Amino acid sequence: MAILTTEELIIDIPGRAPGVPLNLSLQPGQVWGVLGPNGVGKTTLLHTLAGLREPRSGELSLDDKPLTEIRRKLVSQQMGLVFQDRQDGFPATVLETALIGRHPWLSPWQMERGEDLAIAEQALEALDVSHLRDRLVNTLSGGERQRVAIATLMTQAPGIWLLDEPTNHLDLRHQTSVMKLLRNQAASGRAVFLCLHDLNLAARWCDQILLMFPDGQACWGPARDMLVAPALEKLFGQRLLSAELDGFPVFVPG
Ligand SMILES: Nc1ncnc2c1ncn2[C@@H]1O[C@H](COP(=O)(O)OP(=O)(O)OP(=O)(O)O)[C@@H](O)[C@H]1O
Repeated sequence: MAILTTEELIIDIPGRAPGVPLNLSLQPGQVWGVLGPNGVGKTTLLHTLAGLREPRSGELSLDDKPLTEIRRKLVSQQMGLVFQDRQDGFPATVLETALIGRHPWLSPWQMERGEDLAIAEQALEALDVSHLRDRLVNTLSGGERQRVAIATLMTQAPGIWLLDEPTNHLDLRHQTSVMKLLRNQAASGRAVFLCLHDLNLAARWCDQILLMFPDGQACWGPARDMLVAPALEKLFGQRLLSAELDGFPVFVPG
């Protein structure tokens, strides 16, 4: 599986001072959680990693090759992104939407094959939306749409999964099953990098954490070192109470 690295990366947020350059390496098997207050640049970072936005400076590489020198089709075989906001511009069913994930693997105008259909059906099953397969996506609830978006990424089957707040709109059971699925994907050799606002989901399911501060400071490392109340209180400007449950830290507002 491919490794995505950033070298001295500064994301481009208009009017913002450069802050700390990011030197990250997304390794197979890792689940990264990106935490920071609203507007700090988490989505901008995700889009920059995906090659959808120019960085202000620094380099991005996939397996040591500059991202900009790799054909987009090859990039999309190796890296996929679940957006925070989706516009379902044209009417498509849940199954048709998931099958869009196979496009990087097909030649232009090639129809999806039986194996593509099987991959999509398996992903719909894994995200608990197979009963909705013939429904138009624009008729789904927020949580159902979120699960279809993750199923589409699963159908794409890249080595690097980028997800912008993938547990948004999900009820507790589906939050847990999505986080478990992401962990399982990492266990099978993928790298997962997600933004989220829930400290307790991050503490339970992420092994690497990137903290992004409003003044441009950033720090990253193993979750057990990053997820400590003083750092998180500074990050969010919110007093926290913490305890350990089942071997993981939990945080509640103080
Ligand atoms: N096209 C743009 N022009 C000007 N400012 C922008 C543009 N796009 C984003 N920004 C600003 O860049 C900053 C970072 O936005 P971004 O969406 O990356 O934050 P975020 O950390 O993902 O926030 P949230 O937690 O609210 O999703 C914000 O202040 C936003 O207003």
